[in-house]
Amino acid sequence: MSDSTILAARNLTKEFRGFFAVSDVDLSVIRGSIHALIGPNGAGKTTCFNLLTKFLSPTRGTITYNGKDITSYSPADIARLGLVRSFQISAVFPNMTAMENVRIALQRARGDSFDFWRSDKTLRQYDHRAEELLHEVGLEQFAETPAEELSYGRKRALEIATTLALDPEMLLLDEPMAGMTQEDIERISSLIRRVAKDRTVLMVEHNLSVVSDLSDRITVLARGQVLAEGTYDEVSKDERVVEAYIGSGHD
Ligand SMILES: Nc1ncnc2c1ncn2[C@@H]1O[C@H](COP(=O)(O)OP(=O)(O)OP(=O)(O)O)[C@@H](O)[C@H]1O
Repeated sequence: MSDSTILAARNLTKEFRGFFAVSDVDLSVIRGSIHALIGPNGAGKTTCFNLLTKFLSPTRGTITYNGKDITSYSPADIARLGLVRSFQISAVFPNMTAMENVRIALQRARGDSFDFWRSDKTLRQYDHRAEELLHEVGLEQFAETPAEELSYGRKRALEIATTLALDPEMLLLDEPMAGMTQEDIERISSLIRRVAKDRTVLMVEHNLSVVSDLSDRITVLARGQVLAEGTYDEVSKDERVVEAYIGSGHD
């Protein structure tokens, strides 16, 4: 493994009662890149993502992060190493403002989550960083807006801000464009590009135009195996990839 590899999987396999959802997958993510995991429905993307984020344990195979074997680590262990999965929108507190949500995420990241009800002063110390994070995701004008009043795209931006509060070196995004309008897609795309400037991003994404627009490298899965890997141009010209998508009836 070269120094430029930040996350690597070797022979990653997940068997569910005799069915191999992911089978001998090798994957290398280059530091500083945006890497997409794509493939037709049922290809094993979510399973692979859950293995890499440690939400599932592999049947066999290894995962290394910055050269360290993290195969047996928990999601919390890898988050401490800087490998952070972006949580779903439900992780955002709807009644709290955007600012309060980011402050609480910062507070949790520092590990002092239990007195946050009581101490206003404790929360205030995170204000400056919270403002920076809201600015980074383009939500500075919405600081005082309750999360539930934000558009779907802006909720996703807020959710990314709460993930950035953990100061990730590498961000794992699960279908960041799911359920988005075209306007939201453009906003979240430029947000991902911005946050990826000094971080590595791995994402599972169905929207191929987003994948082609954002990704430096793409791994195509089909039937639990790696079918192709390369730039969008390379993989989209690969006949096996075209066939796998057509065969699956993917639109
Ligand atoms: N917990 C499980 N138990 C049994 N089979 C599973 C389980 N999780 C996933 N599978 C099977 O593994 C295969 C791959 O599923 P997975 O969700 O990883 O694919 P995917 O590429 O993310 O698909 P989609 O694009 O439809 O979300 C599917 O056939 C699925 O039914």
